[in-house]
Amino acid sequence: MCGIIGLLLANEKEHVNQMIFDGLTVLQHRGQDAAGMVTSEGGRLHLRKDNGLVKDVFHQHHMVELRGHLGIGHCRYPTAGTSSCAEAQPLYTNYPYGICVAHNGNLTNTEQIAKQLTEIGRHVNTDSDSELLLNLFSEELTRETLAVGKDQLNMKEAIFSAVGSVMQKTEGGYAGLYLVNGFGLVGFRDPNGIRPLVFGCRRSPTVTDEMFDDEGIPRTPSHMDTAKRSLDYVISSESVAIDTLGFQLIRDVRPGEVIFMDMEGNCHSRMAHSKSVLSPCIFEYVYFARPDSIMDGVSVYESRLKMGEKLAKKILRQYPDHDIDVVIPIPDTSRTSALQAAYVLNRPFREGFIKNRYIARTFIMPGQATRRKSVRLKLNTIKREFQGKNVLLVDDSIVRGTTSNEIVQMARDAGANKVYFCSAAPPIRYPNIYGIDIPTRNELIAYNRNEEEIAAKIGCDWVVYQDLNDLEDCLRELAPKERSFDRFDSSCFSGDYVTGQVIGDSYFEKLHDLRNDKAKEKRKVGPGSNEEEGPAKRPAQSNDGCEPVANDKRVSSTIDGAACEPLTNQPVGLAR
Ligand SMILES: O=P(O)(O)OC[C@H]1O[C@H](OP(=O)(O)OP(=O)(O)O)[C@H](O)[C@@H]1O
Ligand SMILES: NC(=O)CC[C@H](N)C(=O)O
Ligand SMILES: [Mg+2]
Repeated sequence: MCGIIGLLLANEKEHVNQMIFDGLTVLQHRGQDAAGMVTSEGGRLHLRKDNGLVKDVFHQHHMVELRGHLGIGHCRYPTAGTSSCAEAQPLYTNYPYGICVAHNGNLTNTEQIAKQLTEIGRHVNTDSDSELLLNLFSEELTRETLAVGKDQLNMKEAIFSAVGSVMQKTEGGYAGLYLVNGFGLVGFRDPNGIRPLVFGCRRSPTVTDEMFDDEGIPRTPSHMDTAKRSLDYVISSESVAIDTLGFQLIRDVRPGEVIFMDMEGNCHSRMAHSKSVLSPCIFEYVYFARPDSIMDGVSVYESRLKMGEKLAKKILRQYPDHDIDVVIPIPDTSRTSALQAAYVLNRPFREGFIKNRYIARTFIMPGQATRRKSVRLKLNTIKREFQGKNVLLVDDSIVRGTTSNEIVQMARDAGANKVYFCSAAPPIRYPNIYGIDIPTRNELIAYNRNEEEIAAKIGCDWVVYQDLNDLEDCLRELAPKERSFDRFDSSCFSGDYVTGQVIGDSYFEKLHDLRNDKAKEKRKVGPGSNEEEGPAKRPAQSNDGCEPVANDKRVSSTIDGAACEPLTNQPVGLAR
């Protein structure tokens, strides 16, 4: 799912590094495999990226190198290519100007784009779809800027036009950031708004009330100058990062919209796609996003309360004479819905499972063995809450069944009498192709099984799933009046893919072959990869196999400073 963040500060002497680090830490739940940051300091780019958690990737000596008042950051949950450090983001290309990308989502027509790029002489070095998004933009921006003389160059128009062309050529789900060196920060969201993106601002700390007279006029020409560039900007996957950094949320980037924040401190926006239909990924609300985020005007927390309420009502309809004694959430994400379900069922809510706060999210870990082991390490029971009771376990979703399998057994081991299991989301029966790593139906516990069979498989007494209509209603009921939801990307529940193009069987077959768990394990992974090992196992200091990719065809260039330490000032694009 990946977390992205970009910052542009008004004061050139301030640095974005700490804020990007803090923002990525707040977005860590979206991607645990790799992290990276690039900053621009007076035209010089500084890059640091590696496999691992944010806290492990950036050491103090990297941070001091990551200078500059413009930068973007990324934490990665791979859904294309490999988990190699070479595919960690931001990715960089030197022409034109020096462009970097941070991307959340997944492109579905990668073969076609890669072919087109190769035909025009661009070298594509990996299977990362984000590398294509970078090269497409740099190609389009080159075309736009070469079309007019230097004197006539209007960078704002060139950027809007280039991103518009990128949108015409790409299919899939994407929210992205481009850093255009020397020009500013660009944010964009696909025409269906599948992946989230919000932006905000704050008054720069360099602008103080004392600079203005009683009528609000700057007192001196120098105050006037400072006041003109008075706003700091942020763009992020989730509003929680904007809150935490002390910025004000302005709004969501609209589907098909481009936001450009220039170096003079102006913020421009343009709809770059004529056929945009807001269709956000419903799984963001179910699982991915933090509950304290607001996405497309809806509080994720409130949506999860509603999910709990509707789920409890379904249980009451289906089992009016139920004998549930206690409602127990499976930490972390299901807590909000479980709380409300317990309230509607009029049964006590109890913390029967205690989560080890040092173990990260298991669903987004690579490899089934790691995921299974992590569930046991992550959760332990409070036996008293289970002994002799009929327990209703609530989870936000059941995907592969890794968690539910372990948890039901743990509940029984703890002495539960009957174990019921419910999911705040409907059964997941289809692959996701827009940025969630559910590449094949065969790994899904609900594939080819009805509810009785699923209950038998996970070993519980009965299982209840939310209905898809109810799930979608949760969000429709909470949508602000001025912005109702046109539709949702609910494809992993329904098999309907909102991008409209024909996703044929051959696409899914390829996806299965490339990304199923066994294939990933078998694939020969380089020393910079997390694929077999799980997050953060490899020491973050190691840089083996950590070569930057996506360098441009024209010039071999350098990114100064913090690129994959300790070899700073190395030519990029060279394996070490
Ligand atoms: O059926 P599965 O394949 O196990 O996937 C579903 C589980 O994975 C997620 O938890 P995760 O541990 O990733 O994160 P959380 O702590 O935020 O709940 C989700 O909340 C479910 O509990
Ligand atoms: N989940 C995501 O957003 C992944 C971004 C991109 N497809 C990658 O694999 O790096
Ligand atoms: Mg969970």
